[in-house]
Amino acid sequence: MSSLEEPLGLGDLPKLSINRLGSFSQPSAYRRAAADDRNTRKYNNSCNGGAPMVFHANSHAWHQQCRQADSSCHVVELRDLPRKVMWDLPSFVKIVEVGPRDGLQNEKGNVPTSVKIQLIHKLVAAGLSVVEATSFVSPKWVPQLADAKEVLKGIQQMPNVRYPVLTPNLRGFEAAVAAGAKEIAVFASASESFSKSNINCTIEESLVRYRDVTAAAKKHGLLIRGYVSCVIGCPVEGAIDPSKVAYVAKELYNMGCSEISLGDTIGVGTPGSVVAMLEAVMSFVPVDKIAVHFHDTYGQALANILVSLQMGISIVDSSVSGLGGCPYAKGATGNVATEDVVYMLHGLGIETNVDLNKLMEAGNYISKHLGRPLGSKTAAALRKLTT
Ligand SMILES: CC(C)(COP(=O)([O-])OP(=O)([O-])OC[C@H]1O[C@@H](n2cnc3c(N)ncnc32)[C@H](O)[C@@H]1OP(=O)([O-])[O-])[C@@H](O)C(=O)NCCC(=O)NCCSC(=O)C[C@@](C)(O)CC(=O)[O-]
Repeated sequence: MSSLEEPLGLGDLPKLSINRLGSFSQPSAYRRAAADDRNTRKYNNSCNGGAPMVFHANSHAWHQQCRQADSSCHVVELRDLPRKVMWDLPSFVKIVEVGPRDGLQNEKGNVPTSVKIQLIHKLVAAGLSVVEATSFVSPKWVPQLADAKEVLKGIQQMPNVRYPVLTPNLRGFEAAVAAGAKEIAVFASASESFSKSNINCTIEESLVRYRDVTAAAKKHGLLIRGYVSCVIGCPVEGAIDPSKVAYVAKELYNMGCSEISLGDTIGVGTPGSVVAMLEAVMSFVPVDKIAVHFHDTYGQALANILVSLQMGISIVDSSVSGLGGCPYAKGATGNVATEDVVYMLHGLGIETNVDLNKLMEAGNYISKHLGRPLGSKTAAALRKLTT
């Protein structure tokens, strides 16, 4: 990707007239500043309503206007403005790519094992250091992932890359270890109804089961990820009390999960409900052990991620091309698209180590295979620009 197609950073902000602030919604009002101030890039773009922008040749006329305005009006340092709004954002966010598992578990058509393996390789090549590979669950419940063993054995595991797999019970755990898993994930729920429909047991029963699984994982020296689903709402029970989420998160953390991923399974959260839920969980689980996992059913995922970052979270789950949904959560749509998350984070000057161009190649690859349009707005927009 050429530099003109990268999101503008705060280092790109010019000195502009304060008089222009009122009409500051025109994306092309920026030009690159000579100095690349890494420190201030961290807070960039928020003065454009938070929307990252694509900077391209058409913006030339606007730049000319801005330059003229600079010379005639009172000049302010715009770079100070975002800092007042976007405080305390992390400088690096670890993205946990869940497309090959959460994304493909809901597909109606059969995705060949070789395509799954190729997708995982492409995601790792894009710089993602955690790619959830598959699930060792009952093939009667999730036939889409019945080839878990073949997928895990088929991928070329790279050093410094994690490939967690879901294990609902000891049987799944043993199968995962036999196939070469070095990290497993257990998945509980904050909703009793969802727990029953997803794993056929109560929350308490699931925690008993997961104590056995996590004990076995620790014996094998495996890393353990813990999920809590329905952290904001449940398709059956409606709103979920944050204290229930905090309870399940605490139990998973205490049994040895090194990362607790909080899943808004049906995507009903908005920043207000997310803050309340995170506040409750953070009373029991250290903030650096918490990941957020948003489905984008109501288009709230990026806003929810941003508010999570503001609360100190620095681990974000997402799915390439917005693949996903849960077969046992009616109404759940795809996860937030990894491309959109990366675009927003880079726009904020936050490092991810992910190459957006290569990531889009992976998104293209799987979307083509599934015969559907790109599920990421960023990928769709950049594609229009470059074709
Ligand atoms: C937990 C069970 C197994 C209980 O299922 P069950 O029917 O209560 O258990 P069972 O012990 O009676 O087993 C039923 C059959 O499955 C077999 N079986 C049993 N276990 C395994 C296994 N590990 N691997 C392979 N086969 C297995 C078992 O041997 C038996 O086979 P049969 O004797 O009838 O031929 C089942 O409910 C299940 O597999 N559920 C998984 C459902 C699932 O994967 N859902 C999607 C996860 S997404 C999610 O949770 C949300 C998340 C994480 O993405 C975050 C978010 O978005 O919020």
